[in-house]
Amino acid sequence: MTKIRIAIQKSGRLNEESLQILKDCGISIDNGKDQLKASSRNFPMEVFYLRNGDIPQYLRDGVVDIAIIGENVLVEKGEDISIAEKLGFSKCKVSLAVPKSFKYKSIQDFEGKRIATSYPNTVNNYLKDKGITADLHIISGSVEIAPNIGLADAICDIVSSGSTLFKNNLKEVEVMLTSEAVLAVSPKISEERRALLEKLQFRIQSVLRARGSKYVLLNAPNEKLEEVLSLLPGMRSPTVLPLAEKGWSSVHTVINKDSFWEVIDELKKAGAEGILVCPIEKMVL
Ligand SMILES: Nc1ncnc2c1ncn2[C@@H]1O[C@H](COP(=O)(O)OP(=O)(O)OP(=O)(O)O)[C@@H](O)[C@H]1O
Ligand SMILES: O=P(O)(O)OC[C@H]1O[C@H](OP(=O)(O)OP(=O)(O)O)[C@H](O)[C@@H]1O
Ligand SMILES: [Mg+2]
Repeated sequence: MTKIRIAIQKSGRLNEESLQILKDCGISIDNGKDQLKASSRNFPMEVFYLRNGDIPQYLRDGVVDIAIIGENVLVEKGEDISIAEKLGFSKCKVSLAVPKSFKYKSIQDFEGKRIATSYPNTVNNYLKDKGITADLHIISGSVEIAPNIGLADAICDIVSSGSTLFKNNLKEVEVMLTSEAVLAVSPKISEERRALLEKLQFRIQSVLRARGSKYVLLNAPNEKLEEVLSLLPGMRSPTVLPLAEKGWSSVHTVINKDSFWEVIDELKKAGAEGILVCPIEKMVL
């Protein structure tokens, strides 16, 4: 039987959530410790545990068909690899930062400076585009320490909360790109495996949609129903059912996770009571 081959980060920030999203898609993976390759019991899939930084090359060569990888790594490696889905986790930026005491005015301030980074191509392309030449020091980790030990004048690295910059007395001055985990596809994927990819994508989309939504149930007196309903979106339109108690209705709907606190405040003001908010497991359109 043909199986789709997926690369996942062996260990690091992407590993856990990558496995979780497959699990939420109903794909069980037999996971032996220190195993570099595993199979799914209930989906035609083989999982390869690899270094994030090596994955673009495996995709290019067609050694794996798809991968869950940081978008920033695809940009850095400059491979012509398409993205099938953005996965909504491991969101970060790749930024240039300088010591807090540096009076930064513009990108011109990087001319002739020493920049420490693990993302040389991203920095080079960004600076080249602006006509700036800098001296890059390529290091593979703990980049933020470089200015403090006299190795560089500035750095380019991943920024998320900004706390690593803060702790190292640095400030972010240019955001070169924003990134998140993505499902990337090998240019060499076969037709047969593409069909499996489509099946997987359908499941991922249902999971991501569900993660972004809440199921809301509430009670409202009938005379307030119109106002309550005007506040609700719903997948098509809200469901309204009569309660056993005369003059009252139960309303069921789906609300976007990001706006639901505001909507709930409005609903309460409009006369809604007994509001229940529940997670949704899958959402198929
Ligand atoms: N602080 C962060 N917040 C959010 N996402 C991050 C953060 N740091 C890294 N990432 C994202 O997670 C990916 C993996 O980061 P991690 O530090 O685990 O591994 P890596 O050193 O890039 O890769 P590997 O060692 O596997 O080659 C990064 O490429 C980036 O997309
Ligand atoms: O803005 P923050 O929330 O502080 O996150 C940014 C830090 O996170 C990453 O490091 P990580 O912890 O992955 O360590 P690493 O350098 O060993 O990869 C990245 O390289 C930054 O140093
Ligand atoms: Mg890291």
